[in-house]
Amino acid sequence: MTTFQTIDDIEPGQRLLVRIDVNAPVDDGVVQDDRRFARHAETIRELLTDDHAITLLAHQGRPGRETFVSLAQHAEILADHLDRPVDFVPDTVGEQARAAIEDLESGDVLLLENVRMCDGELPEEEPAVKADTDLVGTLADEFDAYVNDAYPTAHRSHASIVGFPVVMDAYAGRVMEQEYTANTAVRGRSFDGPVTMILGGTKAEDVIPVVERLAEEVDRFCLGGVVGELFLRASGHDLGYDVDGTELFDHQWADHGETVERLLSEYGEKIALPTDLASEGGAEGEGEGPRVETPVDEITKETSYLDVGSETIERYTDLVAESGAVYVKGAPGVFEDERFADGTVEILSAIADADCVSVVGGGDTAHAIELYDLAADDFTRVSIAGGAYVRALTGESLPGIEALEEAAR
Ligand SMILES: Nc1ncnc2c1ncn2[C@@H]1O[C@H](COP(=O)(O)OP(=O)(O)OP(=O)(O)O)[C@@H](O)[C@H]1O
Ligand SMILES: O=C(O)[C@H](O)COP(=O)(O)O
Repeated sequence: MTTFQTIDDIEPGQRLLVRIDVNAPVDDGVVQDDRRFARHAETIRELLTDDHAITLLAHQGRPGRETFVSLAQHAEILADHLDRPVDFVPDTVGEQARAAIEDLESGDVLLLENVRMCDGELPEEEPAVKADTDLVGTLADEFDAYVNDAYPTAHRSHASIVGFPVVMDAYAGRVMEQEYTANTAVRGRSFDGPVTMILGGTKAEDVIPVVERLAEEVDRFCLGGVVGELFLRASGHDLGYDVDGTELFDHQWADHGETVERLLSEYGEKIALPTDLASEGGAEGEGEGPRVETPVDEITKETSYLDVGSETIERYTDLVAESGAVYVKGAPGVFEDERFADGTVEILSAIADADCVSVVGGGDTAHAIELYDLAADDFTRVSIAGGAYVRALTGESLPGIEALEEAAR
């Protein structure tokens, strides 16, 4: 039973503003198709059967990052999934966008430009403040109703997520409804065997609070990725520092280092850390060097480590094999590069083979399942969300859901 309205409650033939999340991996400027497109295409297809005119609003990356690109390619990928045209306009809230919206007829689909290019979208603020932005004020007038299908962004109090429901009728799309229901249901379940959580990836702010919030439910946390290195730094290893111009470690350490140290001292017996890591070997300037593995005790600050090593993989996969449930958030290594995919692929394969409840979350992590031809059906659930998924697991409320609930009241 949901406490918000869904697309089942919308009268046919409306002009809809539909917020989706097709924030995808970008490789050398090329946007990669992933599960998010396929899932949102299902919602759009369903809405089209009710003769709505659909305008899609979405984001990609964040200002300053390489992944912060236009949504022109996203429109093409969506069109492939839908097998029908998806128009794109390189404008979100200006005259060009408004003219394109006004031209829309029932059965048309239009994608607006990256909403994070608009002032007012990003800072996280209260819904009333976001409702007062030019973005919300201008676009709300063009539509009969707002649909939020962007579950992976439901944990952000951004204008396109929490602002529209303040000023117009608001409904959850199918992805929002299904992900919310399924991820919330995992919480509080009991399992036949220990509960293991694999935590990795780059977003420390998403992962670090999970250790404390789920310390009761989870028997052991197996860490990898950038987050694993930050915990190794806290345990006194010469690791988890930015090298070669990376901007992944030092600022996250400045923000979360003390918390990591505290978590390690309070929950250390539940936390498994890598004992070896992989990096790129070969002399500088030689091009792509081979994978080289080093025990963490012999590691120095000057090298970038990009995957967990074989000994760590064996320990983690053994723990997975004896688990009653395994949750995953974030990849243990840079799986996009085949040399550093062993940790991610072997651990995901062990989970797929294990006789346990398994939930994999994280947009990038879910992408690894497709990239390495693992079968999504071998997992109990593959969530397309990262931050929103872990917050649902830990019982934290999601501003995007609260906004829909408030609109329903
Ligand atoms: N040691 C490492 N150094 C740098 N990047 C790493 C390392 N280990 C993993 N990664 C990267 O982490 C990324 C996944 O991180 P992210 O925190 O975005 O996880 P996610 O939960 O899958 O996605 P999201 O939260 O965005 O939905 C992968 O693309 C991978 O390349
Ligand atoms: O990929 C995600 O996790 C969502 O699209 C949210 O993106 P963000 O972490 O940049 O807010």
